[in-house]
Amino acid sequence: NENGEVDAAPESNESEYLSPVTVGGQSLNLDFDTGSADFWMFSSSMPLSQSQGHSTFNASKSSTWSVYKGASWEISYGDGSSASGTVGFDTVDIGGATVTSQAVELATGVSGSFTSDVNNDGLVGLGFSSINTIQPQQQKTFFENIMDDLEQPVFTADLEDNATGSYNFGTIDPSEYTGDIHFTAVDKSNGFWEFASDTYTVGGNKSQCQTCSPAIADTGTSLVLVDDDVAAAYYGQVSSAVYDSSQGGYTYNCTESLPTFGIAIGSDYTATLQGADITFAQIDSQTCFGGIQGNSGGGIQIMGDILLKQFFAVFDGGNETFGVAEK
Ligand SMILES: O=C(Cc1ccccc1)Nn1cnc2ccccc21
Repeated sequence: NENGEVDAAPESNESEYLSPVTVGGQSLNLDFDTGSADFWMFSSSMPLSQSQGHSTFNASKSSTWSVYKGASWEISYGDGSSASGTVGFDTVDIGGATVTSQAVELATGVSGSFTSDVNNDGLVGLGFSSINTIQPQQQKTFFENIMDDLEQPVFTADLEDNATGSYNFGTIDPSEYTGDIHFTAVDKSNGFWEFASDTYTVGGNKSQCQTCSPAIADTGTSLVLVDDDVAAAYYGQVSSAVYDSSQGGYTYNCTESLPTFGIAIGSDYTATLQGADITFAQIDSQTCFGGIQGNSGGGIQIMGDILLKQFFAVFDGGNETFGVAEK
């Protein structure tokens, strides 16, 4: 089988987790992203002003590279960032799991937030290829390409708080979690690992959300973005909390102890965050920015790293389910 395991190292402010990937013999640090389906890298064919500080992939130095003639890609993410470029095929090795002809997208242009995030050399999209942006023909993700060669058609994410975690392809390592894995059915029709999430708890009190948008498990998003009424209900229980439009979200006094927050993972499990694990950043001597924020009516709830790093997450491409376990 083709199983593979790689580290997931948290960036300085835990805004993302980076893993070593070898493409055509060249190694780069990429952000594994279950919220998108494009595999792209900074490349030697970018203006230096944009690739400064990054490792770049140089196709002319790969003996296994082949160009996808006439193909292109262009992606924009929910936070407004974007990237675009050209396409080819090469051998991709992630912790020993190898795909010999993976569609690999070379950036010829990226938006400022990618340029300034110097530790991040690109993304490995682990969503579903129905949202891959390659034209004229969408291409499969690394996981879709390797799934049938794995011992089990799964990958797992063990993201850690201020420590290196791991991604595993092909096995569910029992040493990485405790108790049961609570699975729920995934609806892949929007290209995401999407599931129903109709209830939440604040300080242990259960409520039904009014809009109850479906949720996605998104390792590429730092925060937990919930329906706006849910965010308002949570921060309504935090006495110093205000919505600060200049910061783009709810802030509060860092000394305040926060209530727990639970969110339904399907219909029979609630993933609960402790108050101490909810702050995302300190923005000045007294003020903190919450890791739970509203989705501005976006119509999906995004379970990002703030939540995922407190659990062991299983993405099952065989059963099309998503599961979490305590650890
Ligand atoms: O796009 C999103 C979701 C999002 C974030 C912030 C506001 C609204 C929606 N995350 N994401 C998933 N992969 C990403 C890659 C780069 C940037 C953001 C990325």
